[in-house]
Amino acid sequence: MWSNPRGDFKLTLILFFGALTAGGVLPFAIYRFATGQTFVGLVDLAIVAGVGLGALRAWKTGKSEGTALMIAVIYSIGCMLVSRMAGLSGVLWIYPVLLANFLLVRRRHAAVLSIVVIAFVAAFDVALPNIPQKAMFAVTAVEVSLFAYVFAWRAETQRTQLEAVAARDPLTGAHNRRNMADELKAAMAASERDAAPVGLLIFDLDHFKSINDSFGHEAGDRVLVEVSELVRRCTRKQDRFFRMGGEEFGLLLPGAEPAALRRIAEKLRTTVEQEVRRGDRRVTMSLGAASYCAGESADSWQRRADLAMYRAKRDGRNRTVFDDCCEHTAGLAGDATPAPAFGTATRSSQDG
Ligand SMILES: Nc1nc2c(ncn2[C@@H]2O[C@H](COP(=O)(O)OP(=O)(O)OP(=O)(O)O)[C@@H](O)[C@H]2O)c(=O)[nH]1
Repeated sequence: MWSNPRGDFKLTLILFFGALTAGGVLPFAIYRFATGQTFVGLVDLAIVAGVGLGALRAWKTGKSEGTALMIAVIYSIGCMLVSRMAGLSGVLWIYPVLLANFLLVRRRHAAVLSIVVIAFVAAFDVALPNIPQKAMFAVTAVEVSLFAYVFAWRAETQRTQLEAVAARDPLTGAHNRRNMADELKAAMAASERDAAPVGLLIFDLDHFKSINDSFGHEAGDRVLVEVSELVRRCTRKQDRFFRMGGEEFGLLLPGAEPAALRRIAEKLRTTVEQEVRRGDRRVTMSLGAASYCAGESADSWQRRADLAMYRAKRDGRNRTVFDDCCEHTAGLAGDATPAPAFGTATRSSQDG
């Protein structure tokens, strides 16, 4: 019930409210016409038509946020008019509308709509002729709005927390692989827009299996955590750190031109080598570095960094290999052609 083929929960809600409004308000419109309350009947019909057309628009265009706001405004205006014209039976519609608004739109928009609706009905409604009745209505309607506000706030907080948990690796706190493709694409778009460089490092701890085998899995976990803390210490806020799986990590560095990328890679390599130990063994890692070349695909960029890292492993580990094969890869955007073979265009460095 709570999903649709596009996976847009707001769209599902809009369709649900479209059906609910047709089923719940249309019979009242017919009743109003049958009992001679033509104007109220027309308002009811306008609400059904407005919400129905909104649902259709959201379905066709996918613009669910704007449509949800439009529907909340239609509901709010509609219930103010109906309460004004239909007396107490109209006032009863205010309560479901207050709740619906908090489901449909952002909390602050729904709160503003609640204030307008409650103030309008309490101030002008003929169905509430004396002050105690107006006060009773205002207090109960404000309470309903407050409860709805708290529920909406809790749902939003939980969603944000879930999204944060889903995007992170629980052991190291690094972003997880799922997040990486989106981040690479955003970084590529920003790089092309601002004509600014962006670099990618992929690195893998050396002989990590033997750390696990010699010191145990928990010690291995602590090494992963220590390395992650060092990486965070050595990088800037805008850099993005990913755990790609096992003992393999990625680091996206916006603004880092090739020389800086080299420097950062070497700084990370030497810092880990100097500061992370198990027993009398130094922990080392092999790094592949690649600057983004305008026009290439995310796959091609990542593959260059990956292959550079494997080259670093093959060449003896504890080193950085920098891939600067831009001229070969720029023409391969989006295709699956293998990355160029490493030759003179690929350099390796090892300080330690
Ligand atoms: N402690 C710990 N070990 C892990 C984790 N994820 C993967 N591993 C281990 O990491 C080891 C990786 O071994 P290999 O792929 O052979 O790599 P390596 O020993 O680092 O060798 P090279 O990469 O070739 O230098 C395996 O033993 C995995 O079980 C984890 O989250 N915690």
